[in-house]
Amino acid sequence: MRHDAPRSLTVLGATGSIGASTLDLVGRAPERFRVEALTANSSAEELAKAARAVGAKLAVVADPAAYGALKQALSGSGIEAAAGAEAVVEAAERPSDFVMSAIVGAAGLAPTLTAVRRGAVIGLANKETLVCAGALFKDEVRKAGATLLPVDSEHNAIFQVLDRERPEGVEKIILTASGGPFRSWRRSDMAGVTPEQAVAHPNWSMGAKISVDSATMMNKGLEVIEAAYLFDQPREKIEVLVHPQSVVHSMVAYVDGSVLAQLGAPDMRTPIAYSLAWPARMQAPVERLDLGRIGQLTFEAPDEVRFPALRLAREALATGAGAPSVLNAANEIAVAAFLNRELGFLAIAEVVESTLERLAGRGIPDLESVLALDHDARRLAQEAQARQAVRA
Ligand SMILES: NC(=O)C1=CN([C@@H]2O[C@H](COP(=O)(O)OP(=O)(O)OC[C@H]3O[C@@H](n4cnc5c(N)ncnc54)[C@H](OP(=O)(O)O)[C@@H]3O)[C@@H](O)[C@H]2O)C=CC1
Ligand SMILES: CC(=O)[C@@H](O)[C@H](O)COP(=O)(O)O
Ligand SMILES: [Mn+2]
Repeated sequence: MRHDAPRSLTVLGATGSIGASTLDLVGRAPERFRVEALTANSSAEELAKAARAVGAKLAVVADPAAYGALKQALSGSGIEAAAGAEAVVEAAERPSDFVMSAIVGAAGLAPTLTAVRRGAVIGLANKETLVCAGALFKDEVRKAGATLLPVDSEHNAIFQVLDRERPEGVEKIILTASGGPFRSWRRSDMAGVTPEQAVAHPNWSMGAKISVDSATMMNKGLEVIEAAYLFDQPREKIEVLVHPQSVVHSMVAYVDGSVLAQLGAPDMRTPIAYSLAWPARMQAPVERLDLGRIGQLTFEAPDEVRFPALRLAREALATGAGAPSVLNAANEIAVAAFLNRELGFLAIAEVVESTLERLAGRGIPDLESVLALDHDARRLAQEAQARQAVRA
């Protein structure tokens, strides 16, 4: 890829938190980017507004019911409109240098794979894709010669400080975790928390699903699995360390005792800018880190008794095969039910655990079996959630 020519770009999940931060950076450097396609689920007006603002060629909603609103909002703009899950995949298929994978959940798997298979540079925010398809996804990246750039803040930090040429020098990876809004709460006090309390992350402004995952610490569990696949590391070499300020985004410890870290203000525009400009750097309008003002950075061990989701994710990684896919699918169902006030906060991990008990042994020899397992895990998780609702 030439670095002086504008980079063509597709954003999957353009109306979300990562999508908006990506388009904010693109809008500030229009000479560097040309936007091919933007996609969303059903936020037609927001998508059309974003597409007009950056001059996208195509806008796609996954939900066919939103097509009329999209067409209307784009009228007179000359921007092509399309709808349906297949159309999102087709958007990912269209030639562009860089694809930001920022759909939430396993719904991002098919379009991200499509972009991988045409050898694009992928900015991977959508961690669920790696969790549910793991080694199979990495094989597709290798076969296609695609480039995977981690956008998730911890993995982006590790990518920036990891010596990938000399893996024998790496002792361990240290993933930092904020601990979420309930970091210092007693477990019994977490029983009655509301979705509003759970999405109120202390440091990051993010979509609802990942915010709940941070509150249960399932987010950190998903990130342990993500790190294992992204950086080809055994689970024993991936440590989690709670760091409530979210300034040290992660660290790599080397065999000579050196520890390298990447630091910055908690603003996703830094890792997004890193991926958009890679291997160069670009300006990001984020608050500059002032350690003198912050004064203290603190660290503590995670508590897997108060936050069992972290334990479940580690166990799923140890079990291997389809267990991480089951963990992810059940978690997506349970978090959606919690956000709909149909499930208690503590029951999220219980639904995941009971689904894992029933399905964790299943293998995923190919990508079709990932989709089948994801489907079955969602069905069992829904049943578990309904049982919980009756009990409550
Ligand atoms: N937000 C953050 O700071 C971080 C996010 N991530 C990861 O990035 C991903 C995106 O997170 P975030 O931006 O917070 O999420 P949001 O919920 O804010 O946005 C999700 C995006 O995906 C679209 N979408 C939702 N469901 C579907 C579907 N079935 N088919 C197609 N598109 C869909 C939404 O469209 P619509 O608006 O129409 O619903 C929206 O554009 C997640 O995997 C998350 O874990 C990782 C690190 C940090
Ligand atoms: C910004 C980002 O990468 C999130 O994944 C963030 O890390 C969530 O914070 P937690 O550390 O609370 O999970
Ligand atoms: Mn993260």
